[in-house]
Amino acid sequence: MHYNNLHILTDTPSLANHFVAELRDVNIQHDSLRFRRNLERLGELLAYEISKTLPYTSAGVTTPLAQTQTMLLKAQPVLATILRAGLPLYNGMLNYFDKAFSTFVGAYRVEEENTELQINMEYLASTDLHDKILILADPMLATGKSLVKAYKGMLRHGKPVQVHVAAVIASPEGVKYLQEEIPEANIWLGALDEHLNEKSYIVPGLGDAGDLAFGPKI
Ligand SMILES: O=P(O)(O)OC[C@H]1O[C@H](OP(=O)(O)OP(=O)(O)O)[C@H](O)[C@@H]1O
Ligand SMILES: O=c1cc[nH]c(=O)[nH]1
Repeated sequence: MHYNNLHILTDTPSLANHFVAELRDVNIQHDSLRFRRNLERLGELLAYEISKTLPYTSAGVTTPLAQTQTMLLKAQPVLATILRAGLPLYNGMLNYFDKAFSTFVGAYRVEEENTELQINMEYLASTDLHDKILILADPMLATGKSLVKAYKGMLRHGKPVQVHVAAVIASPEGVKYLQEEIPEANIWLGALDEHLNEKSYIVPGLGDAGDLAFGPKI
């Protein structure tokens, strides 16, 4: 399948493959500190990859020895994430885009037998998004419904000039839905997996990212 505007870290050999493999591995993923840190490390790598495509301007720097020129971001992006599982990935992005303002969305999937998956969105706190470069980070892009609902809610706070979606693991179904609903989005992934199962979990995936990072929800 061919997608536009899609970048996948694990398509080339790099340390990103180690971090994604540790997130997936049943013998490692239950170490929740390591799980969160691997999400954070992938947030850092994805932020760095996105940073290569942003607009820069030339600026002077004074060292103790001389003046020199460098390239600095023209404008800070806004970082947005979806609670809970988005937090460690967002943190990694904020480590790199350390002057960015943030937007938070509280949303969760309601999984009930024999009914279509619903997304409950109960919280949205946003900075001004008008004309901003928006980076929306969520580790799992499964059906894509959480991301699309969160993005549409955010539009009440202004229309971004550029949109990037960053996820650690995505399904082809989620990428397709995202591209239909937010065709302007540039999509940055750790890995693109095979399919969704009957409970809308990504296969092979890693299981439930929120539970692995923060404990089972009751
Ligand atoms: O693409 P979708 O089908 O919408 O699924 C993806 C969503 O599922 C996970 O959150 P979840 O609803 O499990 O909530 P949690 O982070 O609070 O555990 C994940 O962090 C995404 O937000
Ligand atoms: O596979 C999936 C799908 C949604 N949320 C997760 O945490 N994992």
